Amino acid sequence: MMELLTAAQMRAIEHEAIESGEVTGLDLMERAGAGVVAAIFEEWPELERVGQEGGPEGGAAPDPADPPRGILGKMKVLVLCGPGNNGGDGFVVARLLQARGWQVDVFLYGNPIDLPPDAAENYRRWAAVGEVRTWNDREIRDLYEGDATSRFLVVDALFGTGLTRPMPDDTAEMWRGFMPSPIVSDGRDPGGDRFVAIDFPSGMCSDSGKDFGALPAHLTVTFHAAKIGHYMSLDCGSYGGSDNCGRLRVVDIGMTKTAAKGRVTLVEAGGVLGQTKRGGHKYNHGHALVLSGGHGKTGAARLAARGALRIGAGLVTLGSPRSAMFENAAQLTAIMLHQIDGAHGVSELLEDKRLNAVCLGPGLGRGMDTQAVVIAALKAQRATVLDADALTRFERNPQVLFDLLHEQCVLTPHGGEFAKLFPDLAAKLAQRPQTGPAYSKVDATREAAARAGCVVLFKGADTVIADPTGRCSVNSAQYDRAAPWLATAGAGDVLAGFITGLLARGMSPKAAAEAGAWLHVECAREFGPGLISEDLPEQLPAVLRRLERDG
Ligand SMILES: NC(=O)C1=CN([C@@H]2O[C@H](COP(=O)(O)OP(=O)(O)OC[C@H]3O[C@@H](n4cnc5c(N)ncnc54)[C@H](OP(=O)(O)O)[C@@H]3O)[C@@H](O)[C@H]2O)[C@@H](O)CC1
Ligand SMILES: [K+]
Repeated sequence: MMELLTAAQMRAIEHEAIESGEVTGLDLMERAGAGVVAAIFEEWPELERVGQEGGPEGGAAPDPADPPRGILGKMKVLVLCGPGNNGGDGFVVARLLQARGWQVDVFLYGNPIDLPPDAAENYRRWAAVGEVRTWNDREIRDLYEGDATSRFLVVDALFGTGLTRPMPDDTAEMWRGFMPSPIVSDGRDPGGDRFVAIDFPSGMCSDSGKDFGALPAHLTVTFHAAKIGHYMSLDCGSYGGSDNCGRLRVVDIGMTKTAAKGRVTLVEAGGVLGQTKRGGHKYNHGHALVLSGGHGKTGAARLAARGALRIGAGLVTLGSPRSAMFENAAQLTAIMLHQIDGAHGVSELLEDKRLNAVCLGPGLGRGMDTQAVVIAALKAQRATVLDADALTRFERNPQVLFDLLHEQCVLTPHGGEFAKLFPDLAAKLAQRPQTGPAYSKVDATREAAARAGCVVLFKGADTVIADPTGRCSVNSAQYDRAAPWLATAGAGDVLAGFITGLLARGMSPKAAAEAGAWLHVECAREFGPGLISEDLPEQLPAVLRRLERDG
């Protein structure tokens, strides 16, 4: 299970590892720097030839008469070291690359005598073999922009987990020079300069992913475990996001400890295994009820119902108002149809205890009835997924909803719906931060779950799932799991159906939310570009088969 850490947790783990004698701080820094160098060559194997005999000349002075050779031209390294241990990692990288024959320029932001001990030692080790240039952002810009014949490998070792405030003014000139460099969405830029961020792109908050003036990187190399900020995306009015990191690599630096408390985990395949049916009657796999909207507004509920059935609920019933019975009947086969009119009808039907999971919201409408229907369903104390209209209908009086929610419920808001139920938390999340660590989507979702008294799944490319006790996970559709095709009408309805189906099958609300969200992304990736919501449930058989095979 992969953990996502805060800066404080990372520091505590490091402290414990050093105190226990497992490792020294200097060892960690050396491994971190070596890990960055190894990651650079794994990412861009063609760079291995730089500085080596017969390869492009890392150390040669640029000759304007001599055009760039091949794809690399002449390659130079620019290492930007900051005043803390992130800068210390930068000195290690500079030393290791120079030892491979690269031409390396190092600038230090700050005073060498103020460096923390391990960074100071690595400053000395570098200073014994190379020059440390005094910080001057204009000079860095000139050095970078003034050399048209070389390609640069820029190593950003200015600030990592210790960033506490917006980027200083005297980095701005340099930033402006770098910014036009193409940062392509998958992080690869084989033809041009490469930007590598040590631990974090400087200016990015490690706890929230928010932007204090970050310089985007093609490759970000972090240590021991990813941090929460690496997985927070640009959604929900927050600033910054994982897009700044390019590709993310996590390097093992030999520490064995994990966060003691307040852990956030990344949802992974391991937590989803065992979802396929293992014998039993259809009644052993639960019976989900999905409520449909009225005439002309029935598609969303059918998408959810289809999702619930495909994910393995034994039976699925669509509860439809009279006005939509024909419309629904014309498009359903395996899914059963039952006429339900209003809150009274919901209460009556839920007297049947075999209906063990309910989904309300997709297409339910914002009419007078919706609140009463939701209240009736919640009073029946079933595992319940509330989405879309079932959430936004309580915009004016969320406390009415919170008072009725129970621990078997899952709320699945996207950013807009979240803001309607939790306006104060959404406002806090949207603020441009002035100090770090900044308030994150993880913080907001945890607070929301505590307030609601149930699981909250806050959607996005960085879906955050929290329960009222603070247990929290992130389902990421970023980096290698990017699924931009999921931004399509009705995808959220299918997700609500997936979670409802898993609840019907007896999973706990948090586990159902995590597995549903993970499978949802996998289905999108299985189908690929051109995806529409109807396709999502149809990918489940292939995804589940793959899980069985690889699990
Ligand atoms: N933990 C581990 O296990 C390992 C950690 N390792 C590495 O250490 C890094 C963390 O090191 P770190 O704690 O020294 O913090 P770092 O990011 O270097 O910055 C702190 C300095 O920056 C300053 N400063 C902050 N913001 C500023 C601003 N906007 N503008 C100007 N100044 C600002 C701040 O000043 P202060 O806030 O104290 O006034 C302080 O001087 C981590 O990211 C990783 O790379 C690895 O070696 C492997 C093991
Ligand atoms: K950095």
